[in-house]
Amino acid sequence: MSVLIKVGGSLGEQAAPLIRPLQNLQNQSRSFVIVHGGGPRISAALEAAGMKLPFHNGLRRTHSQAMVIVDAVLGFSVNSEWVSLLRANGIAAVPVHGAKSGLFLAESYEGDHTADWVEAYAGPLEAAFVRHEIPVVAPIGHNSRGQRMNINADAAAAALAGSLQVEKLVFCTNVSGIYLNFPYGDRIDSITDKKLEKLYQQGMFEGGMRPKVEAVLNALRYKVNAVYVVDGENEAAIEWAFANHPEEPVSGALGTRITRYLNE
Ligand SMILES: Nc1ncnc2c1ncn2[C@@H]1O[C@H](COP(=O)(O)OP(=O)(O)O)[C@@H](O)[C@H]1O
Ligand SMILES: CC(=O)N[C@@H](CCC(=O)OP(=O)(O)O)C(=O)O
Repeated sequence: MSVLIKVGGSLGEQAAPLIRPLQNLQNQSRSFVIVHGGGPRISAALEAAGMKLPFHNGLRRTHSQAMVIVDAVLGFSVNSEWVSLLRANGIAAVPVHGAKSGLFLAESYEGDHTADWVEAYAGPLEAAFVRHEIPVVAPIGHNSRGQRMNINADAAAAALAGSLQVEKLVFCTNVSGIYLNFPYGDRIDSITDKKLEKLYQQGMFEGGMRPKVEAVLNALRYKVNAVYVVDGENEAAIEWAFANHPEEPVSGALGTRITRYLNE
């Protein structure tokens, strides 16, 4: 498997810049999988239903009534929209509901429907790969009791990237990479997992960037070769992430590249 692309809910309707790079991957016969988020859409749907859930360490603590809404938004609305958009642009996308397909086993440490821990089993995607289809995965899991679980989409993407042993994992978000002292500092162009972990331990990352950095570090632990964080509204940055070789110098970086520290 070549690339796993995680598209953030922060991108909203601004998905057009992704299309050409994805078509190019398909034309180059490079296999890929998409995992989508949808955080802002979930927030809007919960608010419309009169619910406001707290986030702890970047994860939305989800009770059972809210889980029904999360499932409808992520597993149906947002997923169908991505599949339709990709198909309309000649990409052979197929919808994959993570829980219905048995892709993610997830558990909560607090007994709610929030995945604090997730493991991915990519086996159910095999049939799509044989048909040269592009799975578009909604990050819904199930726990050991068969209940649906709300998985942070970055965590789901990292676990699936590990299970698929992809060459690279590309996070497309609404910021052009991982920044030091955000929003005032500079973007990190290239960093090893060892250094990134140190910054994480120092409390450098907040909000949505906290689960994203955890996901980056997990993917590298699972032996994914390289992880990229780029602006999903910047076509050139997406192309850079798809084309860059992790052993090449990173001059001209258009986002953040994270690789494994190999000399420990
Ligand atoms: N150090 C940082 N570098 C970059 N972005 C950061 C950082 N710390 C916090 N952020 C915030 O994280 C956001 C991206 O995370 P998130 O909103 O969860 O995106 P997505 O929906 O794409 O997963 C950025 O828009 C930015 O506001
Ligand atoms: C547990 C948890 O926090 N789940 C996320 C799932 C969606 C998501 O992660 O979407 P983004 O990629 O847009 O952030 C949520 O409820 O918002």
